[in-house]
Amino acid sequence: MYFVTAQEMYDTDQYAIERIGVEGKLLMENAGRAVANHMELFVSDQKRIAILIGKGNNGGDGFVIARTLLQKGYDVEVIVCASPSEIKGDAAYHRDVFRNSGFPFISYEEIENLEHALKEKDVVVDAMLGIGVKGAIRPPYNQLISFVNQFEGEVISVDLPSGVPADEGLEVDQAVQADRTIVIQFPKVSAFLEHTAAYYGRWEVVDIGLPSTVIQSKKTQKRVWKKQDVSTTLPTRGAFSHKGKHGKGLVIGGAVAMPGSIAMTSRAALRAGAGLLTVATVQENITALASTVVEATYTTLPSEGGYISDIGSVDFSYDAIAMGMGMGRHTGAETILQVALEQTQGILLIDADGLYALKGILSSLKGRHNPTILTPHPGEMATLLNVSIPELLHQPFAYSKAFAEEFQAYIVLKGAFTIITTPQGNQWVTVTGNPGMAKGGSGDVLAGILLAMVMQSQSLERALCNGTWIHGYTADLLVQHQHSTYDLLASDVIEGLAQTYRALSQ
Ligand SMILES: NC(=O)C1=CN([C@@H]2O[C@H](COP(=O)(O)OP(=O)(O)OC[C@H]3O[C@@H](n4cnc5c(N)ncnc54)[C@H](O)[C@@H]3O)[C@@H](O)[C@H]2O)[C@@H](O)CC1
Ligand SMILES: [K+]
Repeated sequence: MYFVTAQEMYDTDQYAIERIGVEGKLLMENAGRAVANHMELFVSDQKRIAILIGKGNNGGDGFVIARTLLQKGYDVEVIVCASPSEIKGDAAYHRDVFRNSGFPFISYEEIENLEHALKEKDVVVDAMLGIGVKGAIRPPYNQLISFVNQFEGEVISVDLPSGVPADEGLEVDQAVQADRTIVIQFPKVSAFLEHTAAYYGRWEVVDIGLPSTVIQSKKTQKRVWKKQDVSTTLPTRGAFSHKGKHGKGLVIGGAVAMPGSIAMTSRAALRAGAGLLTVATVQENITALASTVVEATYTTLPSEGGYISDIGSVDFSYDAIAMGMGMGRHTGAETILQVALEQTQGILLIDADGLYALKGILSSLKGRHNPTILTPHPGEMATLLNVSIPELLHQPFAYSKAFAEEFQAYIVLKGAFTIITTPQGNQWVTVTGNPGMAKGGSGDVLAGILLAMVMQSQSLERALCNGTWIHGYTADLLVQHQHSTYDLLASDVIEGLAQTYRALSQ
């Protein structure tokens, strides 16, 4: 499913109107009807509903929703948050159709105590501001938004919660806190940003028949990767497949004080489906690791001060290599990483301390002939970019895209919304996962799953999307059944992969 910026949404509307010949009024009719029909699924006709209508096209949708619900027998009061004469264009057309249908509306100014009037209702439908919102919220919307936020019944926003901008990189001045948002045709970028997503409450998309043509014609696209995408793209295993077919992978990492990270990465890679796995780490770790990850083979690396000191002896001819987990932040790390960047013949995934070491040699990424995957959490990504974490999280899509394009790397920016970006600038977001994963070791497990995924026969972007989705989904299944978000451990997720794979293959 595509998700879009405000401009992409306007371009799509424009295309439908000018090139296809569907009038704007008709789009609005379709939008309002789709929202009202969707509401019917979860709002009983016994509820008392107020619909707040703004003066733009979001308000126009509101008139259609109101008319549709009234025709279905719902108890609806329509409150216009502007002088009705300020309403223009398609929205004015639907104001008139509403009025000509014999339905009344009232201006907010005519209501003596709006806050009190809302208290009489069970549901408020917020059709005040949509993707057209700009800058600080002006009267009367600022006041109305605060009334809505004090309202104790259910708040349903149309397209997006009023006051929340569609795009990233923008501040929220004041916004409706919705319980539910019914999104028109395509989710907007702000549904996947830490500072705006919560305003939406739970959200669903309604289809109003707009084509994806405009979105597809853009140089790059943004999509949500969902369960159905995983089910239809996850490679199946043939009856005659053998271990070599499922990839020969290498994990390089670990320091004397940190054997756990590579243990988790390796176990995760094996559980996630890697055919053959080798672990290259310091001598001191091997005995302990060999008894934890019995299916792997080992390469002993020399150490100095507890850290890997040289990887010259490593055979780099693997399908994919994951490097950096538990490697430690030490002065020799940069040289070691440089060797890996130059020698790796297959895919190279860099995680954790490897990303820290990468900072000084970023330009080496550009010369690589084989794919490089970076899997930073926001702190690591912010360091690589020289920006603060809040700055990064304010516009994670733009930062990831610029970085991936400049350094020709695949970026997996981890978080509640994990963003996968290709060197060409295409982006996907996965929304599985829960706060139980905010623990040490989660990243190591993800690196292992991704290592396994990129070695299966699927495109790299699909492998990364499937891997991040599976990681989060497994944690979701675990907190629904055996665990809680308090006790869940990264290693539980490794064992939980079995459930996910079984669920996906049913
Ligand atoms: N043909 C179309 O363009 C369609 C539009 N649709 C709806 O139209 C919406 C977009 O419509 P518009 O572009 O008219 O924009 P909006 O309805 O989101 O808002 C524009 C109005 O809000 C006011 N406004 C903007 N920022 C403000 C602020 N900070 N404080 C107070 N007032 C502010 C503007 O003066 C303008 O009157 C979508 O979100 C969607 O709900 C749907 O009906 C589908 C078809
Ligand atoms: K709205």
